[in-house]
This record gives sequence, C-alpha cells and structure tokens, in this order.
Amino acid sequence: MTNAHDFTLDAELSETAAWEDTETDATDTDASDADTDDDLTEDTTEDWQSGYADEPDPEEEMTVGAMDLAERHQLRRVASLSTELEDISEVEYRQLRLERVVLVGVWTGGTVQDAENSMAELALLAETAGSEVLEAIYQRRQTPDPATYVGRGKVDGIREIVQATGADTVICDGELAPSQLRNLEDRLKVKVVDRTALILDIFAQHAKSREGQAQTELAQLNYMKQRLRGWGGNLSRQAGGRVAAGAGIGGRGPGETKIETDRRRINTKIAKLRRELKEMKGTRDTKRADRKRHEIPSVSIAGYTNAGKSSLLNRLTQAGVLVEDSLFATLDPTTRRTTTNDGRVYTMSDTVGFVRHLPHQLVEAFRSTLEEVADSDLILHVVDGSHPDPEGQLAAVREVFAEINATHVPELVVINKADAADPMVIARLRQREPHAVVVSAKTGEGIAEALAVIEGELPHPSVAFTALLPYERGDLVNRIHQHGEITSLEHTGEGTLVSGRAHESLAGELAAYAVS
Ligand SMILES: Nc1nc2c(ncn2[C@@H]2O[C@H](COP(=O)(O)OP(=O)(O)OP(=O)(O)O)[C@@H](O)[C@H]2O)c(=O)[nH]1
Ligand SMILES: [Mg+2]
Repeated sequence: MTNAHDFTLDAELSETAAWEDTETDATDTDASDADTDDDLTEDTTEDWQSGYADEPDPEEEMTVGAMDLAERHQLRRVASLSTELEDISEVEYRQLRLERVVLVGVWTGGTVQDAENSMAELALLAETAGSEVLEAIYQRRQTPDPATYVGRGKVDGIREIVQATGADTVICDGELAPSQLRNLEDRLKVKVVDRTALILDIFAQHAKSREGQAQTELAQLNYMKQRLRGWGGNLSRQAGGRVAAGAGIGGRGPGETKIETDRRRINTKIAKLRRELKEMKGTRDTKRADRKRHEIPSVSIAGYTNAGKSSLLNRLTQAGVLVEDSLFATLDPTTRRTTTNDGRVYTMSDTVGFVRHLPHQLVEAFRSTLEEVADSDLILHVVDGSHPDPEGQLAAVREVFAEINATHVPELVVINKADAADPMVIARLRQREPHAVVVSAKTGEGIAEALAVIEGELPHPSVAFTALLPYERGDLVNRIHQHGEITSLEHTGEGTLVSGRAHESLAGELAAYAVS
C-alpha cells in the first residue's frame, strides 16, 4: 500500500469548514506589496495579510534537516510533463478549446514517486479536458494551506511561473474551498480551478446519452451551488480587472440578491434534473427486474479509468465498444448479452471508470448507474498492470465500491496489459491479490483462462432437477442450455433424459417431466 491517498479531501474539507466560519475579507490584499524573491526551493516566512498573522503556518513546523534530501525541494518542477505545442496551423488552433495551464499540487505524504504519479495523472486529466500543460509544480507540506492551498510564500513563485509561461489557468490537485480559489485568483491574476472542476468538465465534454448528460449536469450544479460566493466574487474581478475599493466581495447589497436568485435558479434546475433522472432510472429498473426474473447472471466490469475495461469487454464479448487512450472515454454503460462455453446466457457491462478522489458530486449523480455494479453477480475489477501505481488504483476503486455499497459482490481482479507490464509487478500483484487473473486485452493472452474463471463464478441456478423430456419439447432443452446448467444429458427411446440445475420458474415447468 502506498500513501498516495493521504492527500485526502476530508482533511481539506474539515479545515475548510473551520476556515469558512472565520472568513474575513482577507482577499483584498494588494499583490504588489507581496513581492519576495522566493526561489521556489526554500520556504520563507513572509509578510502576509495581518488577518493571517496569528494563524500558525504548518509549513513552519518542518525543518529542512529533518527531511530526506529528496524531500528538501519543497516546490519542484515535474520536468517531463509539459506538452510541446505542436506545429498546427492557425485555423486548427483556433478550433481547439485550448487552455494553457500550470498544474499545482501539494504533496502531503508518501514517496516522491507518489507525488509525481499524482501530478502525472493531473496532467493527463488536464490534457483530456483539452488543455495544454505548460508546467507542473508541487510543494511538500503537511497539509494544504487553508487560505491559499500551497504555502503562502509559494504563491508569488507560482505567479512568476504563470507570467513567464503565459498560462491562462492554474489547476490545483485537490478539491479547494471557495475561499482558497478566490485567494489564489486574486494573487495569481488568472483563473484557478481545482481537480474536481476539471473532472466535471471532462465528464461534461464526454457524456453522450441523455442520462449521462443529466447526471453530469446535476453534479456540476451541485458543485457550483456550493461555490456561488467564490465564483461570483471572482468573475466580477476578472471581468473588470481591479475592483474599486469597497465594491468587491464585501459589497453585499446587489451581489447578495444576485447570489440568491442564482441559487434559486440552480435549485430549480437540480430538482428538475432529479425528476428526469428518476424517470430514466425507472426504465432501467424495469429492465433489471426482467433480467432478475429470468435469473440471468450479470457481470460488471469496473476499474480505474484507462485500465482497459472497454477493451476487455470487446475481447470477452466482441462488443465493439469505443476504446481510447484517454481518461473517461466511457461514460455511458454498455451491456452485452453473452454465453458461456456451454451455452448459458449472462450479461457483461462496461462502466464509467473510477479515479482517485472521484468527486463526490459525481458519485452521487451517477449513483443509479453505479448501482448496477452493486447489483451484479460478479465484478471484474480491471487494473492496469503497466501503471506506475496499480496498488493505488486498486485501493481507489475499492473506496468507490464501498461508497456505492458494492463490497458484498464477489470480485475477480483482472490484471490487464500483461503485454506491457513488468513481470515483477505482475508477480507482486498476484501475491497481493490471490484471486486474480492476468490478461492482455490487446494480445488476447490469458483471455480464455479468464473466461473459464468467470464462468465458474457465475451464480448457480437454485433448483436441482432430473427430467425426461419428450422429443417434441426441444424448446425446454434449449432453455435449459441457455438458462440452466446441465450435468448430464442422454438421448433415450422415450426422450431426452437431462439432469442439472435450473432457476425456479424453469424448474417449475420441468417438474411435469420429473423422474427420480
Ligand atoms: N498494451 C496494452 N494496452 C491496452 C490493453 N488493454 C487496453 N489497452 C489500451 O489502454 C487504453 C485504454 O483502454 P480502454 O479499453 O479505453 O480503457 P477503459 O478502462 O475503458 O478506459 P475509460 O473508459 O476511459 O475509463 C487504450 O489505449 C487501449 O488500447 C492491453 O492489454 N495492453
Ligand atoms: Mg472505457
């Protein structure tokens, strides 16, 4: 287990709550007085708004001597992460919705590798959303700063980077409080978004089905609703540049009214979306009930985003689902009917990928989709064996399983991308996850074995039977093939003598032909 997840939202949120209560107009600082020649590698105690003076900065608790050499650089560049601006024609360029971004992370625990993995993932997310990553930096701190996320002394350093690179957006690797976003925007003078907003944006770009779009919109509205004050303040500042004294966030009157109307509009929209989603859920529930009545076993493919879930579904069922080297390529679940080697029918579904700290709003909004995972008979938990931190991915996915009450469903770990993975890592994963199969959805390696394990784990029909079926009841024999299990089958003078297991309603029909 790594500590990659120690950078928890919980910690941030509880701090945030405390901070929100005492929030003052700390944002009206004049940025020009905050110039320090902080070289980004060492911390300086700096002059900051007097409002913050009695807030102990947790950064100060750390002494350089106590840290490993590797950890000494508190704010470091992730060298390999900038994407080159490719040689594209001006026309094409204008069509792209490119934002030029600087990524900023706070690294609170785990190894340097964990921190770099987290930043690499943020970069992939940013690129998936259509941004160009110019620079990625992170800072070592015990906890994110409640006011500015990174240490207050680092904000100026980031501003220099923003100016030098010409970035128009800063993306922070966490879920930030409205006040943190506002404070940062005030000092950095560019748009600041957090990881949650980024993921919501990707979902909004990718959702295709009506349900997927409604779910995403619901998640976005819930996110926005909590941040109305923050965004409102920021937007007016951004629009008008510098805000005249007294007319900023503190200027209650009209602003407050506007926020109230916005909140009401959002609430109305949320209620409408919830109603629509409920109707769509109704249709799906009917389908599911149908499947249940026929006791058709269902298998869900779940796992970290980009692990190869859709590729695996394609391999296992020839489904022809979109496969893409991109995060969150699949947002709309696909269910395929398929059969076991001996002809038994079952379904296999592809689902939306999970990610570390999947925004809570999304889990809530996608709950009805995710319920299908909780309701299935077997989960294929796909993990990318070639990823730098597959254990971290397994843990992150299991956190979501817990959140959607899916922990009771039997789980088969499918270690994918065996063709690209380090055999040592595969051995390590096998050791850790004894109930696992190793496959490559790309080459087909291990697929037959995986299918055999899957078939063996499907639930068995509940009723044992032995029946002598006259030859004109070939339809019943077919149905036993599709929905039951046959242990022996013999053609006799009077008909087909079959024994095996069937679900209740089929067993009821067979009862008329029962032999003991
Ligand atoms: N080398 C290798 N690449 C694979 C394998 N399986 C999938 N991939 C690649 O991994 C990338 C992601 O595959 P998908 O099947 O789209 O992954 P997914 O889990 O459905 O991803 P999302 O829907 O985005 O969450 C694609 O570029 C695939 O070609 C494999 O076994 N080996
Ligand atoms: Mg997919």
